[in-house]
Amino acid sequence: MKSGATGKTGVLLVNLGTPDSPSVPHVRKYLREFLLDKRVLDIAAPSRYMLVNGVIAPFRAPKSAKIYAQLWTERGSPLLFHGLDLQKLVQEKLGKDYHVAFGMRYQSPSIEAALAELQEKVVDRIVVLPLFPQYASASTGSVQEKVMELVSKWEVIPDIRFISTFCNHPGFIGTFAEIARQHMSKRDYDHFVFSYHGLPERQILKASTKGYCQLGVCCNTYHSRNRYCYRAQCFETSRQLAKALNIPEDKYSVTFQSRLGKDPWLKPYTDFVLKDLAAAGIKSVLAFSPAFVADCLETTIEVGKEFKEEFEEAGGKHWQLVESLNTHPMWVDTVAEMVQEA
Ligand SMILES: C=CC1=C(C)c2cc3[nH]c(cc4nc(cc5[nH]c(cc1n2)c(C)c5CCC(=O)O)C(CCC(=O)O)=C4C)c(C)c3C=C
Ligand SMILES: [Fe+2]
Ligand SMILES: [Fe+2]
Repeated sequence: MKSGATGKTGVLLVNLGTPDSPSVPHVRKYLREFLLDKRVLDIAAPSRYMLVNGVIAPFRAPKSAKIYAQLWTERGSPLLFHGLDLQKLVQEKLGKDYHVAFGMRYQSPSIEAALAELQEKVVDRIVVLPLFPQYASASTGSVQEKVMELVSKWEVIPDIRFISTFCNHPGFIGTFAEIARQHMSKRDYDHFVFSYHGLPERQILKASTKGYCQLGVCCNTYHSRNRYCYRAQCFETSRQLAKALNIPEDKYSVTFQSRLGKDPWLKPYTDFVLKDLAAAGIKSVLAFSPAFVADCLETTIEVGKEFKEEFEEAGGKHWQLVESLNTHPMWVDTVAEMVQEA
């Protein structure tokens, strides 16, 4: 940020959040906080409370806890330890003119604690980087709202710069491509799947600038009018990854996973597409999860394990997840660069 100020720059890296442990009470607490966010479950407040307290907390939490138990490591949840490792490495890269803090939108460490750490270090400007490559109100928007709510109570409000999207940042694309190349050098793949976290379709329409995005061809190119359209950003990331890896258009699919509830979510759904691919004789798939920059439940378990099992049951032979960016040196450099450029 070129503000002419001379003090330290605070950097706030934020990810979504994860339970404190895979126990049912901790998973329930996490899901309640997450899904009671009006940007995530964007339905009328009484219905949201009824759904979360009456259905999700009692029924989904025990099922999710079993899945979290498969994900858990000696260092805890990957989303958390990769975030803390990234914080340390970006701090080393940026040096003493910066103070890098890490927070989670839900559960711990909180954004509040991370901001208090920056306040304590007397930073005179803050760069906020929500670790979501594609802007969505439910992820980046929610982080931004929380930061603004907390900072609005400070006596001195520093310069704040939000990095809202980096869906086609060359370093982001380049690091994913680099990790994918290691798999591609070992074998040939018949097809490539870019599977993104889904969103209810109504959230795309609500975020549409003057009705521009209508879930159609509007998202097929990426420009100023659809800069914050999650669907257009997912297509843009996929196009850039395909370009970097020389994947022809007919050899890749863009799909959406993790739908919740009965409302229509972004299509096509990954679990449907992988069955269609197997039925069409596709034997080997390299699967990317480019809505995330750290491995988590959605990448390791859903894409890396569950989709693999489903693909193989449907007749496919080889399904390989491209691991996330985590603390890849190119990614650490990219984060530092994005902060310096902000
Ligand atoms: C890419 C960013 C994310 C968006 C956008 C997003 C929207 C969104 N998510 C749910 C419901 C669930 N998501 C869950 C896990 C989860 N979601 C994200 C990111 C985004 N979510 C991450 C990084 C994770 C994994 C966290 C981890 O601990 O590893 C879950 C919990 C898992 C489960 O029970 O299946 C739910 C539920 C909604 C409803 C939504 C937007 C409308
Ligand atoms: Fe999610
Ligand atoms: Fe769009």
